Amino acid sequence: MSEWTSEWNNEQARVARVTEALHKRIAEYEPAVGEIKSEVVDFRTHFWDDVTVNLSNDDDILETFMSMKQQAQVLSEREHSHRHMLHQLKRMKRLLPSPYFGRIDFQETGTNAAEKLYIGVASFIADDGETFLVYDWRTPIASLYYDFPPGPASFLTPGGDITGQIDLKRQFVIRDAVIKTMFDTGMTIGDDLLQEVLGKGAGSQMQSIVATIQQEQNRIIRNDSSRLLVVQGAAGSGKTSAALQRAAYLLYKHRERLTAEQMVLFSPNPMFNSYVATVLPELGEDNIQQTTFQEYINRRLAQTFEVEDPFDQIEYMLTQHDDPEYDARMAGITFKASARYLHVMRGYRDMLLKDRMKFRGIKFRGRTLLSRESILTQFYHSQSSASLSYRIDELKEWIIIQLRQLERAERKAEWVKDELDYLDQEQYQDAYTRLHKRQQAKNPAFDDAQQEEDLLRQQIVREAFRPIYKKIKALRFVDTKALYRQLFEDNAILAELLGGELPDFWSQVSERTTRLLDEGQLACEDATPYLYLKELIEGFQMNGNIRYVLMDEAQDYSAFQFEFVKRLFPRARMTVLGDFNQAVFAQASDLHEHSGSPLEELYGPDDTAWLHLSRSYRSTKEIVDFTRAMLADGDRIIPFERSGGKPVAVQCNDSNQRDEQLVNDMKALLDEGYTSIAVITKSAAEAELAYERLQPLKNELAPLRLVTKQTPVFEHGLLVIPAYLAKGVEFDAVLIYDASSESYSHESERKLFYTACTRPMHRLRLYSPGQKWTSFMTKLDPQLYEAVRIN
Ligand SMILES: Nc1ncnc2c1ncn2[C@@H]1O[C@H](COP(=O)(O)OP(=O)(O)OP(=O)(O)O)[C@@H](O)[C@H]1O
Repeated sequence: MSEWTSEWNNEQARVARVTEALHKRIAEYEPAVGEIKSEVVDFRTHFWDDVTVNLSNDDDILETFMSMKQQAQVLSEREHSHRHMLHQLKRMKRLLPSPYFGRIDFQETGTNAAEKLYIGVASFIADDGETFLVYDWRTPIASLYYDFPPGPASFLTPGGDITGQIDLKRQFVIRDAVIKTMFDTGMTIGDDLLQEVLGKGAGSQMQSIVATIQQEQNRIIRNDSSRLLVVQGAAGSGKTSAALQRAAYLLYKHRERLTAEQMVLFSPNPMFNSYVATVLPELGEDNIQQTTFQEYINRRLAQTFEVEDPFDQIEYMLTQHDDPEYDARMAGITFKASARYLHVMRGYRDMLLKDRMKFRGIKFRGRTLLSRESILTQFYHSQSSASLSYRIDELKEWIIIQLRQLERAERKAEWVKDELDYLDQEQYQDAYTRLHKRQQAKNPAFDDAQQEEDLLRQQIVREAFRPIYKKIKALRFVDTKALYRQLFEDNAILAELLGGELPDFWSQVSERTTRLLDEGQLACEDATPYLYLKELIEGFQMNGNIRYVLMDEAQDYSAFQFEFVKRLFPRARMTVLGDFNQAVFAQASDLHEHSGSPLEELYGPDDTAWLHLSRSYRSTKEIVDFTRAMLADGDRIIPFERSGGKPVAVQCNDSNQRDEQLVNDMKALLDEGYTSIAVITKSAAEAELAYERLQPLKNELAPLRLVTKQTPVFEHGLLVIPAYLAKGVEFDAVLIYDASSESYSHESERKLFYTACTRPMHRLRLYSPGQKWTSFMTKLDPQLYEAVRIN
């Protein structure tokens, strides 16, 4: 028997021992968990049996209270141990099919033997209570596995650095307690396993990368020192994967005080949420909260405005180049997303402290109770140096006092008398009884008709004023819309705040903005600035419960949005991950480190860490070579050495031929065993058209689905999807529906085209329906793709 075979047998025997130990422990736990559960149920049912309820005197009340408290404590302890055991049980069951994926033999400096450490998705300790049969991948010692090849190594513990030597590094693939693959590696993480993982098909759900986390990814996952962590990483470099592993790591590291509900992930769209939803449960953690920025905007503003979403905005950008307002709108979007505009907004707030506030008068039954002028005079009456929101709050109190007086005076009004007369019998009787009861309790001799009428009047006016108080409390007397409008109406304000020149196309930008506001609409680029202004004035809404915020696809957030998220979660640490080369929305932010970056301004340079991911894992080397050549800084991207065919550029005579060819290619890809195939279009309009054209052709193929901004769940299969919705997700094969210069002719669309071409894992095919190829391709070295002409 060769040495390797004997090693393999030894390892297999260990897997069998650990599996048996797991089975044994599970067999012990299962009845115990069941027992505690029935104890808890029993305890709840008989909770009161052991509580002596006696409320006769103070001592008895105290005793009753103590006995209840004791019972509650016992119940809570049992519930806690039930939860804990259940959790353990689940972990052991998860370990069963594959108890670990790695081994390192580590000899700590100063000791004379190496310890064998086996790494898996959870820890498992032997019956002696101290020997780790498996170490959780998140334990400090397990970081050795990800960070070092064999040789000198160290890891950080709360007590300081521990140094030593890794003698052996071994990787396994274990399925159903049988070792399928096993190899020793001289590298950090052997590429063989990565080859195997990446060679498989794209699923409809993202997978955890726990067994093959790369060193540069591990730095992101375990960074817990900075308030803001910014990750700029190439397409397919594992940003989303690292973000989710990081969430699992933090949940483990801070398990005593951090729960999944205290973490939130901002995703680009709801479909993406479903795509990543299984990773944390696969790692044995509860899912963290997931949301989109738009969801928040809608919750706050949809009652006041018809708010445009980013998808409609991008549709405009991609399809309306002929609109005479196009250039002005694009200039407006860029300005409104800039740090410059953020500073304008803050300056505007300071300006409003002295001048130019806008209020709404308070009306009642068509009459003005408090005019906007009187509110304005009151507001500027005090020269307080307090914040704007504090002064608004003071003003609110003042308004309420005024209203109370006006309310009192209103009781004598003629309409109140009319209301009294129109009270129907039942209402009258009801009011009468209630008032009578109340009054008699205070004054047993109460029966005076005048007093009765006064009280009824009081009641009627109070009811009529109730909605006004409600609006005042909601600060509806502040005219935020007029304030936002004023910035675009009065050029002197912006000129003063910018200290000079107005932005490009300003007259068109301001005309468009005011027009839409007057029509009750809010353009996407105005939504966050508008909300920011509202909060600068009224005070910020905050969620202090959230401790970690993760923002994926972060290149598409504006300076405003980052600032906003920071304010919204004042106690949170932020992780921001993105790729500037995939910035498809106009408000994009650069995530590279540079001084003066709005991201650096968020928490300051000392509290901001910048990390880079340069190796790209998703696509074959041929696809990465093709895509990175489209970028100015493409040579910074390092493809993972996995081979496949070159991208194929298919030139057709016309659209009909293109559609036929595309359907034939889909069939061929399905025959090759690929199951996740996406036809990527430039816009939603084009996706709809493609879907209509392809649908009748594809007959015996699997169903073809059209993905729209409303699609809630990501499913694999055959899809037609606009490029900006394919952001963040991946497919086995991608077919670019129209890669001609007719479709992609503007430099501003380069990043969108790049994003679309970086979605496949294995195959990329591009089509032209009889036109010239887009210049994004013609400028590339023709060796990077295979050109095919259909006749
Ligand atoms: N260390 C790793 N081990 C195994 N697979 C990995 C690893 N890192 C990344 N991958 C795989 O590479 C693919 C891309 O990863 P992911 O989607 O996280 O990248 P991304 O940087 O967010 O991409 P993009 O910006 O293009 O959306 C996924 O299939 C992921 O499973």
